[in-house]
Amino acid sequence: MTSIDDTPAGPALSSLRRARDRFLGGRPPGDGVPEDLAQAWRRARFFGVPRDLTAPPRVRPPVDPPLLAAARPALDRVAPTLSGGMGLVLVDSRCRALWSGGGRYAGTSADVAGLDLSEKAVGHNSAALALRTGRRAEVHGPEHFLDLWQEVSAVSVPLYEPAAGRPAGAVTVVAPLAEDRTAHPGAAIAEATAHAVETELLGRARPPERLLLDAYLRQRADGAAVVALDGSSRLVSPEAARLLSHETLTRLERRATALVRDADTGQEGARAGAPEETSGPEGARTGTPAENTGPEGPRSAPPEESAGPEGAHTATPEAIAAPEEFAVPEEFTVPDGAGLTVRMSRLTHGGEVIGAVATVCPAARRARAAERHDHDRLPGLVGTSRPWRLAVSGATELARSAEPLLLIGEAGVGKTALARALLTLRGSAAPRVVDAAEQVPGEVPRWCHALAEREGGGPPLLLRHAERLGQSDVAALLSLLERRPAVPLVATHTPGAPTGPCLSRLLDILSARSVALPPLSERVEDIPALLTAFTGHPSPGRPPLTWSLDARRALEQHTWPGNVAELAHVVREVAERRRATGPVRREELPYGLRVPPATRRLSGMERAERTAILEALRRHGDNKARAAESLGIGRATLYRKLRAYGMDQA
Ligand SMILES: Nc1ncnc2c1ncn2[C@@H]1O[C@H](COP(=O)(O)OP(=O)(O)OP(=O)(O)O)[C@@H](O)[C@H]1O
Repeated sequence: MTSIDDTPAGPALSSLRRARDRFLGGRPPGDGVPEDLAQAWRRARFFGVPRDLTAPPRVRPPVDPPLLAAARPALDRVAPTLSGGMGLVLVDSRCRALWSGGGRYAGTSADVAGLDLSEKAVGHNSAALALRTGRRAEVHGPEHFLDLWQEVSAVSVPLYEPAAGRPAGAVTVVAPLAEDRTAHPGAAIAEATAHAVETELLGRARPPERLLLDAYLRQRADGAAVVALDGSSRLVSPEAARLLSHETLTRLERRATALVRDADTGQEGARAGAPEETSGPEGARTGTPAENTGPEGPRSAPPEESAGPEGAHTATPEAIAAPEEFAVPEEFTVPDGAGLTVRMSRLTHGGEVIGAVATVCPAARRARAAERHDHDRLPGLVGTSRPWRLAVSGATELARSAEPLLLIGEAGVGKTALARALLTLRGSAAPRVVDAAEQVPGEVPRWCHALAEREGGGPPLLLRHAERLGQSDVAALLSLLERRPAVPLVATHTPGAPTGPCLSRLLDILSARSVALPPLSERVEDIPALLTAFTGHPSPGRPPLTWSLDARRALEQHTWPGNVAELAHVVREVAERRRATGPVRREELPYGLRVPPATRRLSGMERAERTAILEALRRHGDNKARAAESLGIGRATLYRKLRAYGMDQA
C-alpha cells in the first residue's frame, strides 16, 4: 500500500469528455489532456479494447488464492460500512478480480470473480494503474477508456507481499462520479483496507512446506502432471507418477536439493547435473522423501535441449555462479519417455529458493513452447519475464512489415536496443540513427527528405527521443508519413514531457503501430540474466563478476528509475571500483542500492525525503558531504536522517 496524498489535479471532466470523444472519433485528443492519460487511451486502442464492452472479459480465476483468504476478514469488515453507493473490489497481481462487495458500483463477488481488469482487457482503470506504478491511483469517469465506467470514480491502492515486497494485488474503492472532480471519497478507506490486508498477509506468511503444497495444488488445478520437491518432501501427482520413473524422480529431487542448498549458501556451487537419460516402464510412485541428502552425483553439463535464454544453460563460470537464472524453467527430455519433457522451475519465497516444481509436458507442447521462445528472443537482448516477452513478441510481430514502428517506455528500458535488434532481424541495412535530444539543426528534416526521395532500399531511420523533436522536425516527419506511409522508420518515445499539438498528432499516427516496453521494476526476474550479460566480458586479466545472493536481492529490491541503463551503469561502476575477489557483496553496491527497504511504515513526506536522500547519495557517488550540500542540509542533519530511516548501517 502507499500513502501518497496526491489529490488529482487536471482538466475538468467536461473537457476530458470532449477530449475522449475526439480521441475515440479518430482525432487527436487535444492539448489539455495529460500525456500519461493520452498514452493510456492509445494503448487501449492498440490492444483492441472495444470501448462499448458491456462487462470486462472473464478469465479463469485462480483457485483459492491466498491473497483472498488473507484479505477476506478486512473486506468483510469494511464493505458493509461503505455509504453513498461505494463498493470495494480486490484484484490479484494480474489484475484479475477476486472479490467485490459493498454498494451497487461493485457488483457481487460471484459476478466479478475472474473478471479481467488488466489494461489489455479493459483499458485505463485505477487498479491496473496502481499495479503498474506501485502507487495509489485514481481514475475518474471519462478518464476510463470504457463507456461502461464513465459515471464512476475509482481509487486503488496496491498491496505488497510482505516478504518479497512484490505487488500482490490491489484494493479498489469505486464511487459515483462527482462532477467537481475532488479527491476520491474512498481514498482513505482504500488505504486503510490495504493496510489491514497487508498486516494479515504478514501474519500469514507461511512456512515453506505450506508454500510447496500450494504450488503443487496450483499446478494440479491447471491439470498438469506435477512433482513438487524441496529436498525433504516430495509431492507427486498420480499423472506424474504414471509418466516418470523412480530414477527420474530421484534425479529431479537431487536437482531441487542443489537449488535450495546453493541459494541458501549463496555460494558459487556448481550446478547439479540435469536429470539424465532414464528409461523403462514407469511404476507407481509414492511421496516418500527421496534418498537425496547425500553428496551430489557427478555434475554434468546441462543437456542440449535446455531451453534457457541467453545461453543460461551453458556452463560458463558466471552461469555456474548464478543460480537465480533458473527463474527460467529448466527443461529436460525424458529419454524413452515417448518424447516427454520435464520443465522444472524454482519455487522462491521472499527471495529464497525453497524448492522446485516440475511439470511433465508432451513433446508437441514443448515444440510449441520452443517456437514461442524463439519468437520472443532477439539478438543481443536479454529477458524472459512475461512483460518483456509480451513487449518483444508484440514488437517482433509489428516489425514483420517494414512500416513505421514506435517504441514507448521510460528512459533506459531498452527501446533503442530493441529497435536495433528488430532491424537486424528484419535484415535491414544498419539504420541511420538520429537522436532528437542532440538537437542538431536540420538533421531530422534532412533525413526525412532523403527517405521521401528514396523508394525502397537504403538504410531505415532510427529516430531516438521523439519527445525532444522540434516543431520543424515534427512537420518534416508528418509530411514524410503523408507521402510515404510505409516508410522504414523506428522511433522511440519517453512519455512524461508535455506534448504540443503537432507532436501529439505524430504520436497518434504512430500509435497504431506502437509497443510499450516495461520498466525494469516490473521485470526484476530478468535482473540475474542482465547481470550475466553485462558482466560476461570483464576487462582482460580480471575474472568475471559474480554476485552474492544478498547483493542480487538488493538489486531486485531497488526501484530502478533509470531502468536497464542504470543497471548497466551500476555493474560498470562496481567492476571498475572493486579490488576484492569472490562474488560481489551487498556492501559493495552503491549506497542507494544497498540500503534495505524501510523497516517501518513511512508517511508520504518521509518516503519522499528518504528517496531524495538516496538519490543525492547516488548522484554524488556515496559522498555524504556532497550529498548533504546538494540537499541544502548540514552533514550532521544528513547523518541524523540516515539514522532515523535506518540507513546508517548500509
Ligand atoms: N533486454 C536487454 N538486454 C540487454 N541489454 C539491454 C536490454 N535492454 C537494454 N539494454 C542495454 O541497456 C542500455 C540502455 O538501453 P537503450 O539505450 O536501448 O534504452 P532506451 O530505452 O533507448 O533509453 P533512452 O530512453 O534513454 O534513450 C543499453 O546499453 C542497452 O544495450
